Amino acid sequence: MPVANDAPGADIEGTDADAETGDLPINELFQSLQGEGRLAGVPSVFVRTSGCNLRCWFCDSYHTSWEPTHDWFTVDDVLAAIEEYDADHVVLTGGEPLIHDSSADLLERLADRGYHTTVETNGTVVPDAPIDLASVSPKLASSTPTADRDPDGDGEWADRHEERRLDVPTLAELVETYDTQLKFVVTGREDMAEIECLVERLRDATSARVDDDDVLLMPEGQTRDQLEATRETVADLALEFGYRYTPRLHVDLWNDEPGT
Ligand SMILES: C[S@@+](CC[C@H](N)C(=O)[O-])C[C@H]1O[C@@H](n2cnc3c(N)ncnc32)[C@H](O)[C@@H]1O
Ligand SMILES: Nc1nc2[nH]cc(C(=O)O)c2c(=O)[nH]1
Ligand code: SF4
Ligand SMILES: [Mg+2]
Repeated sequence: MPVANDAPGADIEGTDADAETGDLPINELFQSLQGEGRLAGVPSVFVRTSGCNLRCWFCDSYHTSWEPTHDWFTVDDVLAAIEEYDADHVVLTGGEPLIHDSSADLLERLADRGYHTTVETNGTVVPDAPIDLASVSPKLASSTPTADRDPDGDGEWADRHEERRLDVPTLAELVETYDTQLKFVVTGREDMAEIECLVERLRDATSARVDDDDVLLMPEGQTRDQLEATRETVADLALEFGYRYTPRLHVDLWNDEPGT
């Protein structure tokens, strides 16, 4: 169910209106196979909120970040839509789902109903909510929308993105609070030094374990053709560095179709 209503005037990061009303800006809600990470292949209902505090140049969910579109749903509406499907797993994603206060309410109520919840997050916000798997994707320097790779302008978001994208104490708190996978979008070998350095800084910042197989390398690519160009390099890097590789099964299966 892709939702394509423009909501002109809604706060672009989605933090104001929903805090007042308790509603969630929903971009799409659909069933698919989890395409990424430890639970790849598991049938899941995806709830995609709109609005993000970052602007990765490669964002595969353009209409939740660069040009957000959504309908406003109450948490009751979201739960009713999820219950239409026969699924045990719910994936809350975005955009950045954790910038919305109502995401915590939704996660509480999904836990009460016995769903397994995964939250796909950029790791800049710690929620006060139950999560079964925190699927944290910290953003590397190679994600910054510099003027030469800005999909929507001339690098106006680059500084803000750069300031916000990594926060080690926040990542440490996520790792301490939740079962966590760290899923890095890898554009090439140039990203590896930053990943190694960040994993070390995180290990220094927390007594919680961060094992090498909690670190997943995911090839950058929104389409099959783009993945074709990155996936083998990234698989080789996973082997070389001793980290895990994750495919993007949904892209392999359905390319960049919405609602998959
Ligand atoms: C659209 S994001 C939404 C959740 C959250 N904002 C985040 O970035 O983790 C969902 C997942 O897609 C990944 N992603 C986005 N664009 C991608 C691309 N072009 N290639 C590979 N992964 C991408 C993100 O890193 C994240 O793991
Ligand atoms: N099938 C499928 N799996 C996914 N895993 C994480 C996704 C996301 O956009 O967060 C995603 C998605 O969009 N589709
Ligand atoms: S943090 Fe996630 S939703 Fe936001 S721009 Fe980056 S990939 Fe897109
Ligand atoms: Mg996706």
